[in-house]
Amino acid sequence: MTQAPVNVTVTGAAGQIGYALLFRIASGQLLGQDTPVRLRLLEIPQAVKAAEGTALELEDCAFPLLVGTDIFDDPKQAFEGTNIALLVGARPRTKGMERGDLLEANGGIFKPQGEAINAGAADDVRVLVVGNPANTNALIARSHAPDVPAERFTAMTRLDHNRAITQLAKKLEVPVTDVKRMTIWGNHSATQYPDVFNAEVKGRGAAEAVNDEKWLAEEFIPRVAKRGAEIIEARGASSAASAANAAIDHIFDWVNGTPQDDWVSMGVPSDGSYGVPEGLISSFPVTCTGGRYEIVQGLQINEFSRPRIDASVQELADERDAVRKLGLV
Ligand SMILES: NC(=O)C1=CN([C@@H]2O[C@H](COP(=O)(O)OP(=O)(O)OC[C@H]3O[C@@H](n4cnc5c(N)ncnc54)[C@H](O)[C@@H]3O)[C@@H](O)[C@H]2O)C=CC1
Ligand SMILES: O=C([O-])CC(=O)C(=O)O
Repeated sequence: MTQAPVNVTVTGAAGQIGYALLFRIASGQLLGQDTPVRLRLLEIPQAVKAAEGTALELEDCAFPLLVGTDIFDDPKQAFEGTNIALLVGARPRTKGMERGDLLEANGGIFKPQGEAINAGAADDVRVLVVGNPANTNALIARSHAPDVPAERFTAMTRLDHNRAITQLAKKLEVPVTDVKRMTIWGNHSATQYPDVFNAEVKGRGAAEAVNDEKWLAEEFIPRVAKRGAEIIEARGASSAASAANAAIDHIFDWVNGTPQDDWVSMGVPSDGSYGVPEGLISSFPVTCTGGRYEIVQGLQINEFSRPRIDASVQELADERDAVRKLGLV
């Protein structure tokens, strides 16, 4: 161990993603094998006992990098001194709930969490929102943390990114490691746009390698965008281990950097790049160095891609307008 422990707060710690995530964080996969971690788990009061059970199991692993685990039901305490905040717990849509109801219910979670991050998190705090609707929940949290630099609030589209890499690799019958520069644009929802026109396979343009626009439009894009529903249908529960894996990938790359010849997808506050209105938390291709990310500039957006990106960005703007009306941003 070469450093002081990093405080990692995980909300929704007793949920299914939490269970798949915590052991990987504690084993060093989130930040690297040199970095000790202290876990701070946030749950609603009814689920604190279950989180305590998970903490007992964490103890039983005797992870060398895990300094300790604390459990809270109060966001103010849970985010005190936090360096990495993984906002996983959210209100799922239940029967009869309209989209507005869902946004309002999540506002009740992400507004106080944003305020708590603003009040008590460490100066270098980095936030990843996983709980859906992830982009707009991140927007809500960010708008209640005015003292934290806006770019520290991100939303997870890395699962979509990883799904797109695998579907493309399967189509071309190549290992996933041959696929580089995949991009997810827009919202983590069925409108997202996985872009292979800027992706490469063994140094060659991926769209050219596929050479099948019908497959892209009718199979690849819907398969990736609706993969969450496919998993729910097959498993009877939503993606958990793959979502936890993507959260690990997102933070690891943000902190440790992306490879020279590649980039990743992250939902980040737009700076106006590619015509995405400033401030919307939209997925972009990004490179990471020195603990910071930058949106990749100068990519060609062709006629196939433009309307698809615009549609997903429009959905983000509509969600922003809806939470604005509710007074949540
Ligand atoms: N961005 C992405 O790619 C993905 C996002 N998700 C989303 O992640 C979220 C979590 O998924 P699961 O773990 O499967 O759900 P889950 O229902 O198993 O667990 C959610 C946990 O959050 C807790 N929780 C609720 N309100 C809370 C609050 N105010 N503070 C702290 N904890 C709270 C619940 O008690 C529960 O233990 C869902 O919103 C899901 O839709 C899931 C897969 C991929
Ligand atoms: O719909 C969900 O809860 C799961 C989800 O986001 C995904 O698997 O992409």
